Amino acid sequence: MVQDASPRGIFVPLVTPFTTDGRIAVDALEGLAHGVLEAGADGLVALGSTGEAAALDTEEKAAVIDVCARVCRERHASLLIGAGSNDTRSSALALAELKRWPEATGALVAVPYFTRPSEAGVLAHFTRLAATSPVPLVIYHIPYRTAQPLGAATLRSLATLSGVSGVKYATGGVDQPVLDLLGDLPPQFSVLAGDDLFLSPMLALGAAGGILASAHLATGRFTELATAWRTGDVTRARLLGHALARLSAAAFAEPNPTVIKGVLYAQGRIPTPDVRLPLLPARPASVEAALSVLMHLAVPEVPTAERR
Ligand SMILES: O=C(O)C1=N[C@H](C(=O)O)C[C@H](O)C1
Repeated sequence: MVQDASPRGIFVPLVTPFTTDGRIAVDALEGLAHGVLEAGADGLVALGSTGEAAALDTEEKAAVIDVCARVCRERHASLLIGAGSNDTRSSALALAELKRWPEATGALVAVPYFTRPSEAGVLAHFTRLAATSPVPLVIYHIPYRTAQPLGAATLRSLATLSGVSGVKYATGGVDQPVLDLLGDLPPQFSVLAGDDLFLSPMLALGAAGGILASAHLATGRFTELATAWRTGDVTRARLLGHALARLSAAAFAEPNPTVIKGVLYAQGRIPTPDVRLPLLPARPASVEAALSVLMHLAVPEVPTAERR
């Protein structure tokens, strides 16, 4: 089994395209997977929230992972697989299943939602999962979806657990706990930006990359942004960061992944823009607005002498 020490770079959490009769459009999924990796993405996420994992049955989930695993194997790319729930015992069983895919470099596991355990309970949950998971865990911290805040001390305890390789950080901004973590990163641990809009500031502060639905679009620009911050090309990074933030804002004008599916459909990359209930398709105006931002995504070259 491939096991990254810690995930780095730009990961695209693939949408799940559907056919006109509501089945998974496997060929389109495979095309998307190849396309974003070809365009420079470092890895894929199968079964993220962007992939509408909550609306897929067990067989469909396996089909999605099969496609992503095959493409990642062929292209030597990293593969994170979304797994787990708000119950520790069934999350451990779901993680154990990932043995079936030796291509998996990690599992993306959300902080237990809805139950609202104490922070100590969250730590106990991940301690148990990390002890038995066949792959390293990337903790998905998204309190506006889970209703479970985590303070700096708990985050640090989670980051130092053996078997935890990173956090997808999506708290809706750059806050004190993530500054604390990035200011003194535990070894073999990555912070990945999970809010598309805050990718650039997070990279500037030392995030190792991001898991970003909007990187389906202009994928190469997202990887360019990560490279620019990593290599200290600050002027270029700022320009790219602002341009891509405009794209992300347009892509998230309605619940994810509805606008992105609308854009991918308009680009002819998926056979329908369909999403499963309770999601509703994005309004045409939102899709057109995102297409327009994408079309005008001009990032001027800055002469070397003017770079600061
Ligand atoms: O599926 C994911 O992983 C992502 N989900 C977030 C969300 O839907 O809130 C957005 C992020 O870009 C990636």
